[in-house]
Amino acid sequence: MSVFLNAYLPDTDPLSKKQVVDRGLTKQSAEAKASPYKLIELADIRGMVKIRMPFSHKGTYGHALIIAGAEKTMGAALLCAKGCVYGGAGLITLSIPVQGLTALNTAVPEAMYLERSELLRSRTLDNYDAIGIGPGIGRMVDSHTIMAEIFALKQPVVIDADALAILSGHPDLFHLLPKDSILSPHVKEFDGLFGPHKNWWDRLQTARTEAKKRGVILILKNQYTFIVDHEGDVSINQTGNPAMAQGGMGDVLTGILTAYLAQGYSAKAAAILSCYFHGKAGDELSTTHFNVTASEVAAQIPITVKSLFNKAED
Ligand SMILES: NC(=O)C1=CN([C@@H]2O[C@H](COP(=O)(O)OP(=O)(O)OC[C@H]3O[C@@H](n4cnc5c(N)ncnc54)[C@H](O)[C@@H]3O)[C@@H](O)[C@H]2O)[C@@H](O)CC1
Ligand SMILES: Nc1ncnc2c1ncn2[C@@H]1O[C@H](COP(=O)(O)OP(=O)(O)O)[C@@H](O)[C@H]1O
Repeated sequence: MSVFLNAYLPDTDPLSKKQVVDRGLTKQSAEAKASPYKLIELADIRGMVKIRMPFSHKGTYGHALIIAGAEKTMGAALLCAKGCVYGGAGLITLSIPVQGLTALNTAVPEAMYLERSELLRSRTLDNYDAIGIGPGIGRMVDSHTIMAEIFALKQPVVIDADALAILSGHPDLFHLLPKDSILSPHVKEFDGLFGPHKNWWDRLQTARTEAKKRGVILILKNQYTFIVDHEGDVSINQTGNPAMAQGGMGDVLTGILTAYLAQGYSAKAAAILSCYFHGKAGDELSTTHFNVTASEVAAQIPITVKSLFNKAED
């Protein structure tokens, strides 16, 4: 039986009711020969994860740089760093203001520290396999300058939270966003970037147009998260649940995204795997927890990934 797009949207409209959704990223139903809408399934994920190899070491899994946190939102930076550590990056450096150093060493001792002002030193940014920026950084002028320097590297970047707000206010900077970057807005951030939308169907069409035009991956976060790629194809993530509706959950996702990018996955694969595992970790925890915290979701990630290889069914 066919599934239609409206089943995954919080509101209804006549057009989404006519769009068939394919089950699986590679399978096609007879009714949907060229449907751009595809449900992510367990078999897709199993086929995408790279096994950890003998003789590999921390250098094999990439060095991720997270730029996050301000005096009053240091927690966002720590949660993002946790997402990156548990997401499996080989090395993690967290760039935060100095006030956060003791908290970092206490809460995430696996991560190294780079003082925020060091970022703009010559060639500092060249040392990383992936960069994620945004959670809790604030919307100050220095964040804008740092983003311009990062974009000049012309390497994919993960952009979330306050970094999205900065892009919204600076179309000139948005224009310089490197190809293959990953943006992970929730609905308010999405409309901040691209203008208000009257419903989710319209929002999704804007996401398809913008992802194609800019050559980036757009992750439109919600109960069902939409991962929109350069071709305008939409992969629908089904994992996740309302127990996860708590601050900091998106910060953890940003850390996981940066970890997967650092490990050498393509931007699209990093987006699909991160959203799937983030939601799946929340689903596993919600079997025993009424609500789950962002820290718990981060810590669950390696368990969730490991269990993927033990189960026959989703
Ligand atoms: N421990 C910390 O330091 C935390 C810091 N955070 C950071 O603080 C900064 C600002 O976060 P804010 O929460 O103030 O701003 P947001 O832009 O994330 O949210 C603002 C408001 O938008 C609404 N909203 C958010 N998601 C929505 C959705 N999916 N559907 C409908 N409405 C939605 C909610 O009413 C929310 O209060 C960000 O950089 C964020 O990363 C937060 O992640 C929370 C935890
Ligand atoms: N009801 C829900 N069902 C599924 N996933 C959810 C639900 N609520 C939140 N999430 C997930 O949690 C994350 C929230 O991200 P975000 O709004 O950016 O949080 P924050 O800014 O607090 O870090 C998203 O990945 C979203 O998909």
